[in-house]
Amino acid sequence: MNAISNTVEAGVAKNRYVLGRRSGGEQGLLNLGRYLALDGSAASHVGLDALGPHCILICGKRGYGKSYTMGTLVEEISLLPQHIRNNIASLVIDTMGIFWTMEKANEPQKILLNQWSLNPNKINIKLFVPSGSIKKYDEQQIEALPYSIPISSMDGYSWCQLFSIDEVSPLGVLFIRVIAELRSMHERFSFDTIMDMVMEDERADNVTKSAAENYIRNASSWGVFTEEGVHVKDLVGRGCTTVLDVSTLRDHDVRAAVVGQISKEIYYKRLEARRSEERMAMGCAQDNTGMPMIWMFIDEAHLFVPTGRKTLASDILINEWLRQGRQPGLSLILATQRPSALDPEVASQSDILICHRLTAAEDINALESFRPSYMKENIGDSIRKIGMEQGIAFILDDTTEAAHVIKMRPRLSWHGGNEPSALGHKNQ
Ligand SMILES: Nc1ncnc2c1ncn2[C@@H]1O[C@H](COP(=O)(O)OP(=O)(O)OP(=O)(O)O)[C@@H](O)[C@H]1O
Repeated sequence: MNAISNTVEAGVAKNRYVLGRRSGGEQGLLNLGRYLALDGSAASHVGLDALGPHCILICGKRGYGKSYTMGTLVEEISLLPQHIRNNIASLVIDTMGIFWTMEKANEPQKILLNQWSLNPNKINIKLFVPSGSIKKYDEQQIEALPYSIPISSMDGYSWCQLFSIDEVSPLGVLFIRVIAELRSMHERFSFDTIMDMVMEDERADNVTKSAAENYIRNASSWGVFTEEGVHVKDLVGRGCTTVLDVSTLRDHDVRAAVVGQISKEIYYKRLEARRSEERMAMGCAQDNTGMPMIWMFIDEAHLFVPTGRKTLASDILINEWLRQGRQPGLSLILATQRPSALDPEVASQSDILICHRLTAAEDINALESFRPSYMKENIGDSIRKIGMEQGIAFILDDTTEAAHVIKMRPRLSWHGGNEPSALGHKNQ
């Protein structure tokens, strides 16, 4: 860990340690929490670099702080000074429907926050939900914007994968042919148009056409694919925190399709923006309104990038975001309670591992196989040492090639992932 700066708090100068950055500067740091001293007390402050892109894997068993920590990182990005924040956008893929609560201050933990010299604070977010679910949110008086993906953005092969249809079956062949034809003729089209084309098709038999009709009806019922869709530029914006609540999509493959499409669009838009930034750095006049650097947060990551199976999100997340995201400036923060169920590439490509309590041997072994050579102790022993306290994390930082135990700071905004209590909400 690099001691690169001194902060003065209550008249006492304390070192601030910085993760994810080799040298220099106090700008653009996320306040993670405090280093845990040997006697269990909180010692020096710990910051995380937010000027450059990072791949962060957060893991831990149920109830020890994964989504809480993820929320802390989201808060910290939104609190960066304006001139830095303007170059960044955060996007939270909310699989459990728990991040909309960030719009409320964390009053329940006010005393704890005060012990950290912090105060409850709400975070401004833009909440998107699948357009088919917007009514439910309206009824619960939760302000949300409708989100959908243009039907035309997925090719026939992706639709086959989403429907779990063999590409060379009569149904698969029909879908691929019809979608390819429509995509070559129109930029946007509806499910009705696909249906019309299917019915007019002269090569498919009636049974295949009827089966296609059922699949199309089903896809339309998900309420997340529409003719026009929402442009990715309207989803994420400079300096904005966007929460996309996909918890109402019951099918995990549909969630993966949504994440896959968004990730693709962001990746290619970001490559474009990066070219403009390079030209600007060379002194050429360029438009600086392109896609900002993105921090994308995904909880339950093993559902999107599982081991031994492909989803519609796995290729783009692994090949582009994790392996090549550094150059375009894309950060990916993945959380899971089951590291053993995650594609091994995630742990090997992550430059920061934040690990809360873990006890399952297979999960510990999965992380152990990525233990870097600079770490002398094995990961299992290090995790055991952090004990049972919520919010304590063992952190491995590849940039500074060091391992640490850190007490994560309490949340400023309301954490929506608390367990319910049978005593009722007032007693939580
Ligand atoms: N840094 C922290 N400071 C104080 N309390 C914390 C901290 N981290 C976690 N907690 C407490 O632990 C509880 C559980 O954390 P969290 O909801 O993040 O669990 P989780 O690991 O995401 O579990 P799940 O897998 O069930 O979603 C929180 O509700 C909060 O009360």
